[in-house]
Amino acid sequence: MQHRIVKKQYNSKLCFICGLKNGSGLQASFYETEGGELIATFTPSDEHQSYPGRLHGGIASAILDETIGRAILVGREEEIWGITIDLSLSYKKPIPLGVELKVVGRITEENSRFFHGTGEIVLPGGEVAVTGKGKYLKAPLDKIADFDRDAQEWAVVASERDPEIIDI
Ligand SMILES: CCCCC/C=C\C/C=C\C/C=C\C/C=C\CCCC(=O)SCCNC(=O)CCNC(=O)[C@H](O)C(C)(C)COP(=O)(O)OP(=O)(O)OC[C@H]1O[C@@H](n2cnc3c(N)ncnc32)[C@H](O)[C@@H]1OP(=O)(O)O
Repeated sequence: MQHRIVKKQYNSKLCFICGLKNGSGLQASFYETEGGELIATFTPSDEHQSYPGRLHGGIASAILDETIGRAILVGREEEIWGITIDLSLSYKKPIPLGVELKVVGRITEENSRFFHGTGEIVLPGGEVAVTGKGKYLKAPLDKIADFDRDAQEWAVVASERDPEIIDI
């Protein structure tokens, strides 16, 4: 299925998932789709392995967590920040290293205090490797941490590799 990209989301400096200056992290990109979902792209490297050649399950969990947590921002002008309070996963296929993976997330339920969402990590051939669902408490950013947007380099960083369409 083809997903038309309508917006790229922000990256940060040091977040393990989206920090562009975290050399140990995934340096993932996040793209909002016309259909109201969020797609992350990343390429895991040898540092992210569990058994040789296979992505660590905790790292698969982390990318799914952030993709679902960021899906609340899709198509909105206002910022809503989520704190993960419940996350469960089902690991269906091993995930290889050194190839680009796609993670899809969407919001399934929302009220004034919480949101729920689901997501999946998709292998290059289209098979679903991991599925997840999470519950998040909404919180203002200044209640979560002391964020200085400039110091955290919180910005949309355009790349010539940004896609107009993602085929999954
Ligand atoms: C602008 C610059 C930004 C720079 C950013 C840089 C990097 C960031 C990158 C990306 C960010 C973008 C989006 C990312 C989104 C998500 C990604 C990952 C997020 C995380 O990586 S985040 C870390 C892991 N996460 C925690 O570190 C939480 C630890 N925890 C706590 O901090 C407390 O637990 C707290 C504060 C959550 C609540 O505590 P509290 O005392 O305020 O309130 P209380 O306990 O009363 O719970 C209130 C209501 O939540 C219900 N509730 C609580 N826990 C529950 C559970 N486990 N399951 C089901 N329901 C639960 C209760 O049942 C009650 O509900 P009710 O009132 O209806 O009964």
